[in-house]
Amino acid sequence: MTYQDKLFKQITRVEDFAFDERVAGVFDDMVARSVPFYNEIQRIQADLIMDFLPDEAGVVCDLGCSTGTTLAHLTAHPRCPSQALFIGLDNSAPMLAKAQVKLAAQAAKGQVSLRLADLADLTDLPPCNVVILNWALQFVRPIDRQGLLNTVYQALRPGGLLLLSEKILAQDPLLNRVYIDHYLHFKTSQSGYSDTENQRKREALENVLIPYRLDENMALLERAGFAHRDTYFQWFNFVCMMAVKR
Ligand SMILES: C[S@@+](CC[C@H](N)C(=O)[O-])C[C@H]1O[C@@H](n2cnc3c(N)ncnc32)[C@H](O)[C@@H]1O
Ligand SMILES: O=C(O)C(=O)C[C@]1(C(=O)O)C=C[C@H](O)C=C1
Repeated sequence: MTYQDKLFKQITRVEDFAFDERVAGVFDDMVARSVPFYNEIQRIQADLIMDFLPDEAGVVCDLGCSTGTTLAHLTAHPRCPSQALFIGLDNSAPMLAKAQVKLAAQAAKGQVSLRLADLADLTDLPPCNVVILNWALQFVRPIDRQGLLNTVYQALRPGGLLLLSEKILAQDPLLNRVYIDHYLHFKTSQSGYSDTENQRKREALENVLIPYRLDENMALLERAGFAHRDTYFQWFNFVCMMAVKR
Protein backbone atom coordinates (compact mmCIF):
# COMPACT_ATOMS: atom_id res chain seq x y z
CA MET A 1 0.00 0.00 0.00
CA THR A 2 1.42 3.43 -0.89
CA TYR A 3 0.15 6.46 0.97
CA GLN A 4 0.29 10.08 -0.17
CA ASP A 5 0.07 11.68 3.24
CA LYS A 6 3.60 11.63 4.60
CA LEU A 7 3.46 15.16 6.06
CA PHE A 8 4.18 14.19 9.63
CA LYS A 9 6.82 11.68 8.60
CA GLN A 10 8.91 14.28 6.86
CA ILE A 11 8.86 17.28 9.22
CA THR A 12 11.62 18.17 11.65
CA ARG A 13 9.70 20.73 13.72
CA VAL A 14 6.00 20.53 14.66
CA GLU A 15 4.02 23.65 13.74
CA ASP A 16 0.33 24.43 14.20
CA PHE A 17 -1.82 22.44 11.78
CA ALA A 18 -3.04 24.57 8.83
CA PHE A 19 -5.08 23.76 5.73
CA ASP A 20 -2.33 25.08 3.49
CA GLU A 21 -0.97 24.01 0.10
CA ARG A 22 0.89 21.00 1.53
CA VAL A 23 -2.15 19.67 3.39
CA ALA A 24 -4.43 20.35 0.41
CA GLY A 25 -2.10 18.28 -1.78
CA VAL A 26 -2.60 15.13 0.31
CA PHE A 27 -5.92 15.92 1.99
CA ASP A 28 -8.09 13.25 0.35
CA ASP A 29 -5.70 10.53 1.48
CA MET A 30 -5.29 12.15 4.92
CA VAL A 31 -8.98 12.54 5.70
CA ALA A 32 -9.95 9.06 4.47
CA ARG A 33 -7.27 7.59 6.75
CA SER A 34 -8.05 9.91 9.69
CA VAL A 35 -11.84 9.86 9.95
CA PRO A 36 -13.12 6.33 10.64
CA PHE A 37 -15.74 5.24 8.09
CA TYR A 38 -15.20 8.45 6.10
CA ASN A 39 -16.41 6.95 2.80
CA GLU A 40 -19.42 5.23 4.33
CA ILE A 41 -20.41 8.50 6.03
CA GLN A 42 -20.26 10.30 2.66
CA ARG A 43 -22.51 7.62 1.17
CA ILE A 44 -25.18 7.68 3.90
CA GLN A 45 -25.17 11.48 4.00
CA ALA A 46 -25.75 11.75 0.25
CA ASP A 47 -28.76 9.41 0.49
CA LEU A 48 -30.14 11.32 3.46
CA ILE A 49 -29.68 14.72 1.81
CA MET A 50 -31.60 13.68 -1.31
CA ASP A 51 -34.68 13.07 0.89
CA PHE A 52 -34.57 16.74 1.96
CA LEU A 53 -34.41 18.25 -1.54
CA PRO A 54 -37.48 19.18 -3.58
CA ASP A 55 -38.01 17.24 -6.84
CA GLU A 56 -36.34 19.52 -9.35
CA ALA A 57 -34.31 21.95 -7.28
CA GLY A 58 -33.05 22.79 -3.77
CA VAL A 59 -30.05 24.56 -2.25
CA VAL A 60 -27.28 22.81 -0.29
CA CYS A 61 -24.43 24.62 1.51
CA ASP A 62 -21.31 22.68 2.50
CA LEU A 63 -19.43 24.75 5.10
CA GLY A 64 -15.75 23.77 5.27
CA CYS A 65 -16.11 21.86 2.00
CA SER A 66 -12.33 21.21 1.65
CA THR A 67 -11.53 19.48 -1.64
CA GLY A 68 -15.21 19.08 -2.58
CA THR A 69 -15.56 15.36 -1.85
CA THR A 70 -19.03 15.70 -0.30
CA LEU A 71 -20.22 17.97 -3.13
CA ALA A 72 -18.87 15.45 -5.66
CA HIS A 73 -20.86 12.65 -3.97
CA LEU A 74 -24.02 14.77 -4.03
CA THR A 75 -23.78 15.95 -7.63
CA ALA A 76 -23.11 12.35 -8.76
CA HIS A 77 -26.05 10.91 -6.81
CA PRO A 78 -28.69 9.21 -8.98
CA ARG A 79 -31.46 11.16 -7.19
CA CYS A 80 -29.72 14.57 -7.41
CA PRO A 81 -32.23 17.14 -8.75
CA SER A 82 -31.08 18.61 -12.04
CA GLN A 83 -31.74 22.22 -10.99
CA ALA A 84 -30.20 21.99 -7.50
CA LEU A 85 -27.64 24.57 -6.38
CA PHE A 86 -24.61 23.46 -4.35
CA ILE A 87 -22.54 26.07 -2.53
CA GLY A 88 -19.18 25.14 -1.00
CA LEU A 89 -17.49 27.51 1.45
CA ASP A 90 -13.97 27.24 2.86
CA ASN A 91 -11.33 29.71 4.05
CA SER A 92 -8.48 27.76 2.43
CA ALA A 93 -7.75 28.80 -1.16
CA PRO A 94 -5.60 25.69 -1.84
CA MET A 95 -8.46 23.41 -0.70
CA LEU A 96 -10.94 25.24 -2.95
CA ALA A 97 -8.53 24.99 -5.90
CA LYS A 98 -8.52 21.19 -5.46
CA ALA A 99 -12.33 21.21 -5.19
CA GLN A 100 -12.60 23.18 -8.43
CA VAL A 101 -10.54 20.58 -10.30
CA LYS A 102 -12.40 17.61 -8.77
CA LEU A 103 -15.84 18.98 -9.58
CA ALA A 104 -14.90 20.10 -13.09
CA ALA A 105 -13.71 16.56 -13.88
CA GLN A 106 -17.14 15.17 -13.08
CA ALA A 107 -20.34 15.07 -15.12
CA ALA A 108 -22.17 16.82 -12.27
CA LYS A 109 -25.89 17.32 -11.88
CA GLY A 110 -27.00 20.72 -10.60
CA GLN A 111 -24.85 23.81 -10.36
CA VAL A 112 -21.85 24.20 -8.03
CA SER A 113 -20.45 27.45 -6.68
CA LEU A 114 -17.30 27.55 -4.54
CA ARG A 115 -16.56 30.57 -2.34
CA LEU A 116 -13.66 31.61 -0.14
CA ALA A 117 -15.15 32.60 3.23
CA ASP A 118 -14.36 32.50 6.93
CA LEU A 119 -17.12 30.67 8.82
CA ALA A 120 -16.40 32.81 11.89
CA ASP A 121 -17.52 35.94 9.98
CA LEU A 122 -20.52 34.42 8.27
CA THR A 123 -23.56 36.55 9.00
CA ASP A 124 -25.85 35.32 6.28
CA LEU A 125 -26.35 32.47 3.85
CA PRO A 126 -28.85 32.08 1.02
CA PRO A 127 -32.10 30.28 1.95
CA CYS A 128 -31.23 26.56 1.89
CA ASN A 129 -32.75 23.11 2.28
CA VAL A 130 -29.59 21.48 3.64
CA VAL A 131 -26.44 22.70 5.39
CA ILE A 132 -23.43 20.42 5.95
CA LEU A 133 -20.73 21.00 8.58
CA ASN A 134 -18.48 17.95 8.39
CA TRP A 135 -15.42 18.06 10.66
CA ALA A 136 -15.28 21.87 10.31
CA LEU A 137 -17.02 23.42 13.36
CA GLN A 138 -14.25 21.93 15.54
CA PHE A 139 -11.79 24.29 13.79
CA VAL A 140 -13.92 27.41 14.39
CA ARG A 141 -13.02 29.31 17.57
CA PRO A 142 -15.42 28.29 20.37
CA ILE A 143 -16.58 31.88 20.81
CA ASP A 144 -17.79 31.97 17.18
CA ARG A 145 -19.59 28.59 17.09
CA GLN A 146 -23.02 29.61 18.43
CA GLY A 147 -23.19 32.60 16.05
CA LEU A 148 -22.40 30.34 13.11
CA LEU A 149 -25.11 27.82 14.04
CA ASN A 150 -27.58 30.67 14.56
CA THR A 151 -26.77 31.88 11.02
CA VAL A 152 -27.27 28.33 9.69
CA TYR A 153 -30.64 28.06 11.45
CA GLN A 154 -31.80 31.39 10.01
CA ALA A 155 -30.81 30.31 6.49
CA LEU A 156 -32.53 26.92 6.59
CA ARG A 157 -36.06 26.71 5.23
CA PRO A 158 -38.72 25.13 7.50
CA GLY A 159 -38.12 21.37 7.37
CA GLY A 160 -34.47 22.02 6.41
CA LEU A 161 -31.66 19.71 7.51
CA LEU A 162 -28.31 20.38 9.17
CA LEU A 163 -25.70 17.62 9.22
CA LEU A 164 -23.00 18.26 11.82
CA SER A 165 -20.09 15.84 12.17
CA GLU A 166 -17.49 16.40 14.88
CA LYS A 167 -14.62 14.79 16.70
CA ILE A 168 -15.78 14.86 20.34
CA LEU A 169 -14.51 14.48 23.89
CA ALA A 170 -16.20 11.80 25.97
CA GLN A 171 -17.89 13.13 29.09
CA ASP A 172 -16.18 10.55 31.27
CA PRO A 173 -12.36 10.98 31.55
CA LEU A 174 -11.70 7.23 31.70
CA LEU A 175 -13.79 6.58 28.60
CA ASN A 176 -12.18 9.55 26.90
CA ARG A 177 -8.80 7.85 27.32
CA VAL A 178 -10.25 4.58 25.97
CA TYR A 179 -11.63 6.40 22.90
CA ILE A 180 -8.35 8.21 22.19
CA ASP A 181 -6.32 5.01 22.55
CA HIS A 182 -8.72 3.19 20.29
CA TYR A 183 -8.51 5.98 17.70
CA LEU A 184 -4.70 5.90 17.77
CA HIS A 185 -4.84 2.14 17.34
CA PHE A 186 -7.11 2.65 14.30
CA LYS A 187 -4.60 5.09 12.79
CA THR A 188 -1.69 2.67 13.17
CA SER A 189 -3.37 -0.64 12.44
CA GLN A 190 -5.88 0.40 9.75
CA SER A 191 -4.38 3.54 8.26
CA GLY A 192 -0.67 2.82 8.35
CA TYR A 193 0.44 5.89 10.35
CA SER A 194 3.37 5.41 12.70
CA ASP A 195 3.27 6.34 16.39
CA THR A 196 5.63 9.24 15.62
CA GLU A 197 3.36 10.58 12.87
CA ASN A 198 0.34 10.31 15.19
CA GLN A 199 2.15 12.04 18.03
CA ARG A 200 3.32 14.92 15.81
CA LYS A 201 -0.14 15.42 14.28
CA ARG A 202 -1.72 15.43 17.74
CA GLU A 203 0.68 18.17 18.78
CA ALA A 204 0.03 20.14 15.61
CA LEU A 205 -3.76 19.93 16.11
CA GLU A 206 -3.58 21.01 19.77
CA ASN A 207 -5.43 24.36 20.15
CA VAL A 208 -6.34 24.24 16.44
CA LEU A 209 -8.95 21.45 16.54
CA ILE A 210 -10.90 22.09 19.75
CA PRO A 211 -13.39 19.27 20.33
CA TYR A 212 -16.56 19.75 22.35
CA ARG A 213 -18.44 17.04 24.21
CA LEU A 214 -21.56 15.65 22.54
CA ASP A 215 -23.84 17.41 25.05
CA GLU A 216 -22.09 20.75 24.32
CA ASN A 217 -22.66 20.30 20.59
CA MET A 218 -26.29 19.33 21.18
CA ALA A 219 -26.75 22.42 23.40
CA LEU A 220 -25.42 24.64 20.57
CA LEU A 221 -28.02 23.10 18.24
CA GLU A 222 -30.81 23.56 20.77
CA ARG A 223 -29.88 27.19 21.45
CA ALA A 224 -29.77 27.88 17.72
CA GLY A 225 -33.44 26.82 17.63
CA PHE A 226 -33.38 23.28 16.23
CA ALA A 227 -36.42 21.41 17.56
CA HIS A 228 -35.33 18.01 16.22
CA ARG A 229 -31.84 16.74 17.07
CA ASP A 230 -30.15 13.36 17.17
CA THR A 231 -27.00 11.41 16.41
CA TYR A 232 -27.17 9.02 13.46
CA PHE A 233 -23.62 7.63 13.50
CA GLN A 234 -20.91 7.29 16.13
CA TRP A 235 -17.50 5.63 16.15
CA PHE A 236 -16.01 6.24 19.60
CA ASN A 237 -14.96 9.93 19.51
CA PHE A 238 -16.31 10.64 16.00
CA VAL A 239 -19.99 11.60 15.88
CA CYS A 240 -22.46 12.57 13.16
CA MET A 241 -25.45 14.62 14.32
CA MET A 242 -28.50 15.75 12.43
CA ALA A 243 -30.90 18.56 13.23
CA VAL A 244 -34.09 19.60 11.47
CA LYS A 245 -35.75 23.02 11.60
CA ARG A 246 -39.46 22.84 12.36
C1 LIG B 1 -11.33 18.41 8.26
S1 LIG B 1 -11.68 19.51 6.96
C2 LIG B 1 -13.36 19.18 6.50
C3 LIG B 1 -13.54 17.98 5.63
C4 LIG B 1 -14.69 18.01 4.66
N1 LIG B 1 -15.87 18.69 5.16
C5 LIG B 1 -14.97 16.62 4.23
O1 LIG B 1 -15.94 16.02 4.75
O2 LIG B 1 -14.22 16.09 3.42
C6 LIG B 1 -11.93 21.09 7.69
C7 LIG B 1 -12.14 22.18 6.63
O3 LIG B 1 -12.65 23.33 7.27
C8 LIG B 1 -11.99 24.46 6.76
N2 LIG B 1 -12.03 25.50 7.78
C9 LIG B 1 -11.46 25.48 9.01
N3 LIG B 1 -11.73 26.64 9.66
C10 LIG B 1 -12.49 27.38 8.82
C11 LIG B 1 -13.09 28.67 8.91
N4 LIG B 1 -12.95 29.42 9.99
N5 LIG B 1 -13.77 29.12 7.85
C12 LIG B 1 -13.92 28.37 6.73
N6 LIG B 1 -13.40 27.15 6.59
C13 LIG B 1 -12.69 26.65 7.62
C14 LIG B 1 -10.58 24.00 6.46
O4 LIG B 1 -9.93 24.82 5.53
C15 LIG B 1 -10.83 22.58 5.95
O5 LIG B 1 -10.97 22.55 4.55
O1 LIG C 1 -6.07 13.05 12.31
C1 LIG C 1 -6.60 13.42 13.34
O2 LIG C 1 -6.07 13.32 14.42
C2 LIG C 1 -7.93 14.02 13.31
O3 LIG C 1 -8.37 14.55 14.25
C3 LIG C 1 -8.73 13.92 12.11
C4 LIG C 1 -9.15 15.18 11.41
C5 LIG C 1 -10.53 15.70 11.79
O4 LIG C 1 -11.21 15.14 12.62
O5 LIG C 1 -10.91 16.71 11.21
C6 LIG C 1 -8.19 16.27 11.61
C7 LIG C 1 -7.56 16.88 10.59
C8 LIG C 1 -7.70 16.43 9.20
O6 LIG C 1 -6.50 15.79 8.85
C9 LIG C 1 -8.69 15.40 9.02
C10 LIG C 1 -9.25 14.77 10.03
